[in-house]
Amino acid sequence: MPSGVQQGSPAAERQDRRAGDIAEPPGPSSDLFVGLRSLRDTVTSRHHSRDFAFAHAYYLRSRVLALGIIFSLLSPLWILVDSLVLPAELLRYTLAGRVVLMLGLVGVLMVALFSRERIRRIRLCAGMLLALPAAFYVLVLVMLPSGEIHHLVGYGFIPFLLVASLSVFPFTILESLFAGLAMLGLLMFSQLLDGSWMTGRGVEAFWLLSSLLVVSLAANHFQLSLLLRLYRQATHDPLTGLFNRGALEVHLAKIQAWQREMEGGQAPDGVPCSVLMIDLDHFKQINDTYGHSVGDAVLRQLAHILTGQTRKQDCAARYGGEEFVVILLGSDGIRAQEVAERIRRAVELHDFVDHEQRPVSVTTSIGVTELVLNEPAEQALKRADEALYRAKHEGRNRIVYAELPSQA
Ligand SMILES: Nc1nc2c(ncn2[C@@H]2O[C@H](COP(=O)(O)OP(=O)(O)OP(=O)(O)O)[C@@H](O)[C@H]2O)c(=O)[nH]1
Repeated sequence: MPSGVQQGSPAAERQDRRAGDIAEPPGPSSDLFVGLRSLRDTVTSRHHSRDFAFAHAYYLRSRVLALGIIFSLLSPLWILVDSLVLPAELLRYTLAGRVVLMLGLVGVLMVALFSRERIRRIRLCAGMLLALPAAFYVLVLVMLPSGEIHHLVGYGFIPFLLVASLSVFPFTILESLFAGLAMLGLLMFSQLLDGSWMTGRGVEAFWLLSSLLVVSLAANHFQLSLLLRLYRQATHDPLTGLFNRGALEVHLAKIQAWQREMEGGQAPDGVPCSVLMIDLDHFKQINDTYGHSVGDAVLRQLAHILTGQTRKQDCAARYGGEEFVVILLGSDGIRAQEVAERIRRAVELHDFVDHEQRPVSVTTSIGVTELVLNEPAEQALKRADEALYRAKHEGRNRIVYAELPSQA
């Protein structure tokens, strides 16, 4: 049981119940709650995990590249339209702007192309993709001699095009709202210049753009919540709610890349990282004696103990049937053994019960090792697994530390 909670106390009971409920399919009555929670996740990115932020940036980047190419092609084509409809003496006002716009768009495309895992930079590229055409429009409006604005054909459509483009990106609602309000400001500015502000035509255009913005916000919400749901299904174990094996491997690769980055810089000796391989003892017997559903509840409660006993930067994953892995970032072998012992004791002391509330005795064996810099992650997992095997062999309900290759 997580530290600080008295066994048998109401708080402990609540916690156990919550553990039992983890990853239960939502009932029909909780639809509204699920909807509100998904709204919370799509309004801002504050509640997104770091791993989802990477997946999100990946999708955002693909949209930036696609829309960047479309805008870069449309922009020179528009020169043709301008040359057909604009008086020759006005062409120079738009031509220079178009060239700058095209160069800017190609620059954004290049930055996005070489920013595969840079979350902030990709967000900036997405923002620039919308800001550049808007800035071009402002520039043309400001530069054109007053009274000549009516010659611009199709330019008034730019804010509408940009607001519609918001729905292409998996932006959060706040991000899109911010961009949408900027486009409404742009429309207001153009209307003040062409004299349609507060006229029937102006109000109609304003209303249209606001409605389009609401539709784009709804599209953002559905796109992002679908992305979150698919990401969760692909990376999490449905029974325990923990990371699955595939997501663990991706996470380990990211930790190793980060460790390499830190080595010699902010952390000259490298950032330590440890691996715990955890397996329930005689779990088959629990299934056979109490039934599969009690076995499932034990697995869920073990997952709850693992998340309760580790920090936010650590990662707990279901590796296979009744085998779990915990990655302790920033913990060396000694610290990892302390955490492993805490988990072992927490499981031993936890009040697991069957359907009739009769106690079920559950213990774990844990293999502990450190992740050596530049070694393949599978090697560390294999070492932890061998230590776990030794723990089983030596009588179970214990932890065994696997020496590192250089220490052995
Ligand atoms: N209830 C439940 N059981 C599972 C699940 N996945 C695997 N198991 C069971 O876990 C048991 C694992 O049994 P064994 O590999 O023999 O291991 P054990 O009985 O724990 O024995 P030791 O590991 O040697 O202590 C099998 O009976 C599997 O059916 C699951 O999702 N739910």
